[in-house]
Amino acid sequence: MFVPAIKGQGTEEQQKKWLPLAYKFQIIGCYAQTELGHGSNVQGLETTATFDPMTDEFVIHSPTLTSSKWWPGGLGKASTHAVVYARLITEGKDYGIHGFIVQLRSLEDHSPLPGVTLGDIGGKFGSGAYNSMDNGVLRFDHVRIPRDQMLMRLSQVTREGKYVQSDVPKQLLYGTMVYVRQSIVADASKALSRAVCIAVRYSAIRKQFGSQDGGPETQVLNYRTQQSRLFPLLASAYAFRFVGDWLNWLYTDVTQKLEVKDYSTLQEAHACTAGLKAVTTSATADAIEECRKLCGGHGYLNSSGLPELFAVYVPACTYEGDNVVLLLQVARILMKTVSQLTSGKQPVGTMAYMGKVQHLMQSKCAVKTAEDWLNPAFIQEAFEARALRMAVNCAQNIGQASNQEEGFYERSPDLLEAAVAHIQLIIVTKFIEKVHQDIPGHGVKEQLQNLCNVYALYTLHKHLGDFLATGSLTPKQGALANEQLGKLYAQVRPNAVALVDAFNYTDHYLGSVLGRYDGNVYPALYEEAWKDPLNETVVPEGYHEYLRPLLKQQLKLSRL
Ligand SMILES: CCCCC/C=C\C/C=C\C/C=C\CCCCC(=O)SCCNC(=O)CCNC(=O)[C@H](O)C(C)(C)COP(=O)(O)OP(=O)(O)OC[C@H]1O[C@@H](n2cnc3c(N)ncnc32)[C@H](O)[C@@H]1OP(=O)(O)O
Ligand SMILES: Cc1cc2nc3c(=O)[nH]c(=O)nc-3n(C[C@H](O)[C@H](O)[C@H](O)COP(=O)(O)OP(=O)(O)OC[C@H]3O[C@@H](n4cnc5c(N)ncnc54)[C@H](O)[C@@H]3O)c2cc1C
Repeated sequence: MFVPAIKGQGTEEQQKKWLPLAYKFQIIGCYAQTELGHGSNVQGLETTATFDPMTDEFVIHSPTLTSSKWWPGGLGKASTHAVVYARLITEGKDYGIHGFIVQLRSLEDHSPLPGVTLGDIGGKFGSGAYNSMDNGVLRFDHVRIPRDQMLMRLSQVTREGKYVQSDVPKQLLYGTMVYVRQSIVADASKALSRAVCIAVRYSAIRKQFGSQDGGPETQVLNYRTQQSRLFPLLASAYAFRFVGDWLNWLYTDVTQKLEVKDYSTLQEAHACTAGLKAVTTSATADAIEECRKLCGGHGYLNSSGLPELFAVYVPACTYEGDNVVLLLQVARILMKTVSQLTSGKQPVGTMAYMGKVQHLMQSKCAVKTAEDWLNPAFIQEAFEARALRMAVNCAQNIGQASNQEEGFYERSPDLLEAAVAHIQLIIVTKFIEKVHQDIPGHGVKEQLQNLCNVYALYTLHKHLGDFLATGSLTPKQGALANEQLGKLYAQVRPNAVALVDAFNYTDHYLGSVLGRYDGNVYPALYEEAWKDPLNETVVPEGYHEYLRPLLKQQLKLSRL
């Protein structure tokens, strides 16, 4: 994040100076924004950067305990430099949060520079690999840096100390977070596909109950409950891959527009990166835990690969923006868009469907049979009507409040659900668009169509209350969707293993005895057990000190 921050907020000159050093690992940088007292609320950060015109320097200082930088990855032990976000103060005025390049450690002996106190913040969730990341704490005691180490692409301070705001939206200060959020969506798809690969392969070899007259037991993958829990997760892995590809295109397109000072899609980029990051990471974190449960007891073994994957993955719901805070950002943009509908301003991009407000507010879903739910047009319209009606309902309720802001906070739980509905519409839309493309491979398109319908109808089934409460569907149509879902599971079943093999993960990368490509699980589980250090001695350490005396004492007592 050190690199994208300099690319996005540094001048050409600053990029020329600092990026080669970072690329060649002559310096190691981190992104030091979050503090002990503030993470979500960036504008509440307390670290100060006060310009000293006498020496043409900024004085970086941590005025309070809560201003200590806290969490930045790489900060504790590895980084020599940081992009530090601090309150810029010049001529006695506070101009809010800006980025500054600050050296933290000597390039000679890696010792902290004068005025810099830093270290690791301690162990994190479980024994997961995230403990290999030195998330750190950092405090400044009046550390001086040259004025040219303020990142000056978005705003400048002159030699005399005058603050100059460039003619660019101040939100570009948040550009690095937008970049990482869009990459986190692709990351969600990777993590989810790993968990699903393990769970599907293991469900295919695990047999439990159901044997007739001594014949083989039933593969658990054949149980409808296993399929109804597992196949929506398989479909989600594909859905997040395709929406992540599209989001990367959107991000690239916005970045190119920024180069020519076209800021027209900045809001769309913010809403989509924030919302998709929130929805895909929440779903993926829940799905990895579900995959553990789908593997029964063996899923709880570290050798299954699932506990580690879960422990390392779950902070994604928090870092790069707490998911609720990000969804409320989406909700704000939805409310703004709804308020503009009466002005005749046509919504664009992923909000364009809101322009069909007349139709969508009164449309009646035309589904009459279960098979009708295989028609993408019916799915698309149902999701559009649900999302729009939830947004309009929220806007109407907020409108009844005496104060817009008060109304927004009062209705924030409903706004959260409206934001999720909008983001799920985007995911469904991009999946439908993907399967409409020419897709190579015999039968591949049909399989992806099945998964697209599984993702859409499962999501509809899980959120049926929204569809019914907004009148977007009737209970009968909801029941038909669920009926069709069951038929789709039967179609996915024969290809389920092939659909996870298609992720093409090596056994090494998967790191799971349950997810082995050859399915040879039981010998692998048994072999793995003996690697446990506890098994290095047949009689456990502590027997003579603790167990033996206890057993002997009990034996004596029993003879009395
Ligand atoms: C090499 C790079 C890495 C690659 C990564 C690869 C894979 C990824 C995998 C794992 C990642 C690895 C490790 C994890 C790293 C984690 C790092 C971090 O966590 S860094 C810190 C992250 N912190 C946050 O995300 C903070 C969240 N808070 C905020 O973003 C803001 O505080 C806010 C919630 C957005 C509120 O900001 P503010 O109070 O300034 O603004 P508002 O008043 O709400 O809105 C004003 C206005 O601005 C618009 N807006 C807000 N944000 C943006 C934006 N980002 N872009 C564009 N526009 C934005 C907002 O819509 C309002 O607009 P308007 O209504 O029109 O005025
Ligand atoms: C593994 C990991 C790595 C990280 N790496 C970095 C890094 O490299 N650099 C960096 O700068 N930071 C980093 N962070 C910090 C991370 O970005 C913040 O923790 C994150 O942005 C959440 O902010 P917070 O901790 O202040 O949460 P808080 O906002 O305090 O969240 C607490 C609760 O308050 C709720 N809440 C907050 N505001 C509102 C609101 N307005 N309305 C409703 N509810 C609200 C939240 O939903 C949540 O339930 C990392 C964090 C983790 C866990």
